This record gives sequence, C-alpha cells and structure tokens, in this order.
Amino acid sequence: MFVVVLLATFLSILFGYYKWIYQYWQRKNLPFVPPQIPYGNLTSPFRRKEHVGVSMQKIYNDMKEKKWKHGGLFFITSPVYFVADVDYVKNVMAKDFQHFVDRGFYYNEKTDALSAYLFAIGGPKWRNLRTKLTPTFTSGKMKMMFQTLVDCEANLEEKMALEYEKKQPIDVKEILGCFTTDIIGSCAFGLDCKTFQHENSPFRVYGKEVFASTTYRIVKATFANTFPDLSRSLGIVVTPKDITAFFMKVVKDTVNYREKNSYTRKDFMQLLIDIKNNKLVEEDGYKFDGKTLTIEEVAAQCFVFFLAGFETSSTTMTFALYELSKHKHIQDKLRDEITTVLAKHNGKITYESIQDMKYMNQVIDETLRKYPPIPFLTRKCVKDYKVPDEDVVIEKGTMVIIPVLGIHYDKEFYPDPEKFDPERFTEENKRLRHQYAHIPFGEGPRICIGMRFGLMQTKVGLASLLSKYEFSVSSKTQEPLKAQPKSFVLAAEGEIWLDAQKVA
Ligand code: HEM
Repeated sequence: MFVVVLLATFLSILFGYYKWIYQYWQRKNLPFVPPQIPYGNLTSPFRRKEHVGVSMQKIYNDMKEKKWKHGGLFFITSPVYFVADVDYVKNVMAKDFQHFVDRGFYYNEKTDALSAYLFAIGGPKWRNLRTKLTPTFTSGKMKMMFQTLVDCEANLEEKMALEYEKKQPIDVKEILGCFTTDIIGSCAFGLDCKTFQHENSPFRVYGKEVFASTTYRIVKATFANTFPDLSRSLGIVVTPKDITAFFMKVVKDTVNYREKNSYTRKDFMQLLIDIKNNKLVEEDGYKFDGKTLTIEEVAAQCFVFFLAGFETSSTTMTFALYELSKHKHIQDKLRDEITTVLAKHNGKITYESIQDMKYMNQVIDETLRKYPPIPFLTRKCVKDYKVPDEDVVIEKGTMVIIPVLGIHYDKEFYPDPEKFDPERFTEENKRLRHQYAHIPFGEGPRICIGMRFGLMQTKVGLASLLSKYEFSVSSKTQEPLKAQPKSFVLAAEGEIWLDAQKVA
C-alpha cells in the first residue's frame, strides 16, 4: 500500500512538473506546437519511423502555413526555440551570432576524449580551436592535398571497371563510401585504408559502425544532448569504446612514428601535428596563442574530419548519381561539360579543371538542396536574446533549431520543390533568392569548415564516374527513396542500385 501511495505521489508530482514546464512558451508569449508527455515534440526513440530532419520539416511547414516566423517546441522537458523565417535564421546564424555561439551538443573531454571535437565543443574553446584549424582548409592547402584525391580516384576507377565487368547492378552507395573513406583515411590519418581491396578494412568497418545508430545509442545521445550538464556530471560516454580505442591508437601510432622518424606528409594529420608542436609559420595565417594541442585533441579533430568528411560527401555523390540517372538530359549536359573541360586539361582531373566545371556546381547545389546531409542544425543560446521586433526573450541555455530541409523544400523559394532542377542555381537565379534559402553547409562563423574539401572530393568522384559511364536506375532500387529513420546524416534506406553503360 505504501509503495502504491509513493508511486502515485511521484507520478502526480512528475505530471505537475510536466504541465508546468509545458506552459513555458505560453508564459513567454511565443506560439508553440503542443507537446506530449513524455517526449514533448520528439517521437519516441523506441518507435522512430521517420528521420528527425523530416519531423522538423513537417513542423516548419506547419508553422509557415500558420504564418509563424518562429515558435516553441519541447524536447522531453527542455524548451526549444524553432526558427521558421529566413531573416530570423540569418540573425541566429550570423548577425546575432554572439548569442548563439554553441551548438549545444554533448561532449565530455574527461570520460569521452573523442567527443570533444570542433563540431561539438562551444564557447572560447571552440573559438580558439576554430581559429587554429581554419588555415588547414585554405584553397592553398586543398591544392596541396589534391594529389591524394587523384591517387584515390585511380582506385575508384579500377573498382568501377571490375564492377562493370560483372554486368550486374552496382551498389553506388557502397563504392562511394569506400572512395571517401580512402580519401579521408589518407588525408586525416595519413594511412592507405585500401577499402576497395579489403572489404573488412578497419576504417570501413568502424566508419559504418560510427553511423549505425541503434536504439540504445539514440536514447543515450538524446538524453545526453537534452540534459548535457547532468550527463557530464554522470560521466556519460557517447562514443562506443571500441571506436575510441581504435582511433586513439591509430592517431598515437601515427604521431609517434612521424615524430620519431622526422617524417612529414601533406595531410590534415601533419597540420595538426604542426599545431601541436607549434611549428606552423605566420605565412600560413596562423597566429600562435601560447596554447598547443594535446594528443587527445589531435585525435578528436582527426576523428571529426573522418566523421564529418566521408559520409556527407559519399551520400551527396550517391544522391546526385541517382537524380542524374532519373534525368538523362541533365546527366548528358553534365557529361558534355566534364568532357569539354577535361579535354582542355590533357584529359586529366586536376585542381584547376574541377574549378572550371560550372554546371557541376549547379548539379551539386541542387542535390544538396534536395538531400542536405545534415537536415537540421542546432545552436544553443549562450546569453539572453531579445528577438528583434518581437516581444520575446530567448533565455540563456535554450536550444535553437534551424530546419534546413524545411527551408530547402519551401515553395516560396523553390516552386515545385520535389523536381530536380539544377537551373535553380544559375548565378542569376541564385541572386534572386534569399541567401539563407540554401544552407547545406550551414552559415555564419560555425559554417562547415571542410566545405571546400567536401566539394572537391564530390566533384572528383562525379567527374571520374560520369566521364566513363552512363547511369540509369536499376529495378533493384526500392523507389520512392526513403530516408533512414535512425541515422544522423540524411541517407537513403537500403542500397541505391544503378546500371552502368560505358560511354562510347
Ligand atoms: C558535402 C560535404 C559536407 C557537407 C554537406 C557538410 C555539412 C556541414 C554542416 C551543415 C555543418 C554545420 C554548419 C553549421 O552549423 O552552420 C558542418 C560542420 C562541420 N563540418 Fe562539414 N560538411 C561536409 C564535408 C565536410 C568535410 C569534408 C569535413 C572535414 C574534412 C567537414 C568538417 C566539418 C567540421 C569540423 C564541422 C564543425 C564546424 C564548427 O562547428 O566550427 N565537413 N558541416
């Protein structure tokens, strides 16, 4: 009896707490989407049937229909500020950035070293590291790493030739996943991963594991990101232990080898080692601030280059090839451009030749509009923010959502948004649109630091494949494509099978 009374008292206190919390936005005078106990406006992590990015897109559409420029949500019991107007998005991401410096992701340097990477960390730590790493991604550095991409492109070419010989539909997602894993493995870790030759190469295996979200990992990450301070004091670890052990060992071994043997290489790893040993020179745009990187910090940054660098670009190439397969005239037009440009550069894919491919840019921009790998972005309010021209103050500590996918499918900016149409991205059409209507790489000071590198590897992969093969969708592909509900990056559920024909 006592236990029943205790339980009833606990439940009624909990219910009262939820009721009080769920009136938060009402008290703030901001319209809000009615939440449900216990997950608020999130779907249960145990019954997730659609990608969170798609749920955020639906909320965006709903708010637009009601002519709301912004609104309130709840993630479990945390109030979340949702921005549904591109001018407001611009304020949050750039104009009033000082209020929204953090991303609000959980990380824990003490118990989970690899989680403290540039994408997740906040405050002065982020600013410091961002300043240190920015010179790593200049066009000069990209040019320097281009040969590595060309070396990996030769492996892609060889693998495609072998697949073609089989006269079977080709799993492009897998091939392009191996291609970008090889590139990032080489540029971030200085290793030849050989993923094409060895199906079970550790980088490919761990690369897949990193993105294989199980319900357990989703529950843990949702809890840690919703209650970061509590999770930090509980010492929650979000990176699986075997992944941490593998990447820490690879980085430590590589750094030791290079330092002992005075061996250097033109890659991200070398740039990080140079920052660690304070060897970067002023001409690199680097100003020494008296702080170097620890080996754990080097490992975490290598890890984020790997995390952020391979899946985003491989899904972009995969979706681009899928859309091109469905739109032969666009595919032919792009191939014509590739052939013409390569002819001017002795038939070689060079750093200069890919800069000349203007229609390629349009195709990639349209692919990233329809399939932004990160379909919504977050910021955390770090000091109270009075929303301009509104009677609302967003409190310090509030999570902010920017619904990228919703904006990218908004009919106001993109009539007939389901249609794949690279003409939307001619210079003239881009000028006519709000700058924040296309944000696949984010915007403002926290914009993707690897954008140039990501675009470079995407262009190399597409130019390599399209110059030699003509693609069409195989009947083995499950259409219409559906987004994997549990993955972090927006990726297709199941394989994308394409048929290839050699170009005459
Ligand atoms: C098609 C390829 C890629 C896409 C679409 C993409 C997209 C994004 C987006 C949307 C963000 C968040 C930006 C924001 O919040 O405003 C981001 C951040 C980031 N990306 Fe990328 N990315 C790509 C490739 C890469 C590559 C190749 C690397 C590294 C080699 C990389 C490293 C990072 C890092 C470190 C951050 C965190 C930046 C910060 O918080 O300061 N990304 N990326």
